[in-house]
Amino acid sequence: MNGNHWGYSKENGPDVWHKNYPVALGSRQSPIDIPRQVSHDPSLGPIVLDYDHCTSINISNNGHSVVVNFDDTDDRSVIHGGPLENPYRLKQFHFHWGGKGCDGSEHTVAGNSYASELHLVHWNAVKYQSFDQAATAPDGLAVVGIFLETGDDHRWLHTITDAMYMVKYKGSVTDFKGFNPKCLLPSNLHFWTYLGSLTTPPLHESVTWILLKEPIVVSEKQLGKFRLVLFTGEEEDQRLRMENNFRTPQPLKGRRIRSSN
Ligand SMILES: CCCCCCc1ccc(S(N)(=O)=O)cc1
Ligand SMILES: [Zn+2]
Repeated sequence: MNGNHWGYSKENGPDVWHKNYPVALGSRQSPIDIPRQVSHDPSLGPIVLDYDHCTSINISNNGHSVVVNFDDTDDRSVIHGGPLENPYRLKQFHFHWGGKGCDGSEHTVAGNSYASELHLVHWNAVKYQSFDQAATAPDGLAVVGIFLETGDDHRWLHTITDAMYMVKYKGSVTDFKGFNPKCLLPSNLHFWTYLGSLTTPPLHESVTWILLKEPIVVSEKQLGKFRLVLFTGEEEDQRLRMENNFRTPQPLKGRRIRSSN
């Protein structure tokens, strides 16, 4: 793997990330498989997502995923409650997905994968001065994971899939203001939570994971638009379709997973 050009292919993918990122073999890596039986913790309050004054800025292709970035200079979009001791500020959300007809979620539930997984990435702005600083702290980040399963069209996802052709190439960015990710939440916010890591390099062990139990439903057609996006830049001769950009479940290593109601 030359430089730190990590990716999802055989020569630069998850199986060799440990060469440049040894924490890949650490004790709190993500994603994980959620077993059928998880201990229920009645002391876990509900997770609260206060996204009302939404502050999306743009949508971009970073060569690994499609990312919607938010203005995180104040507490307009935060999550609190659940396992969290502070409010965490929304920084970005992005997706992981499979190839045609094969699943692409990162976390699995009793060994089962979903078609895709949405990650809403937040950072602890009470304790840390910046996202980058929080990203290296054990209580620095909180990521809400939402599973996507295929079925009917999702009435709001089209605003994102329609913007995908604008970010076809790695390094492309386009305006994407006024999008409130609250429209991507399932009706029920019951969750599993555990201490883990970023699922891509640098794989920092800084994430409190909050995985919603109820998937949202999107259509095959909408998912197909994800696959119009490329891993590669406009100037590259090799055009690599962005798909299967997921890491597989990692060893639990004795960690406890808790379930809300
Ligand atoms: C010091 C810079 C760190 C950038 C970390 C960027 C990043 C955010 C979220 C995720 S994910 N898939 O665990 O939600 C992976 C990577
Ligand atoms: Zn992710």
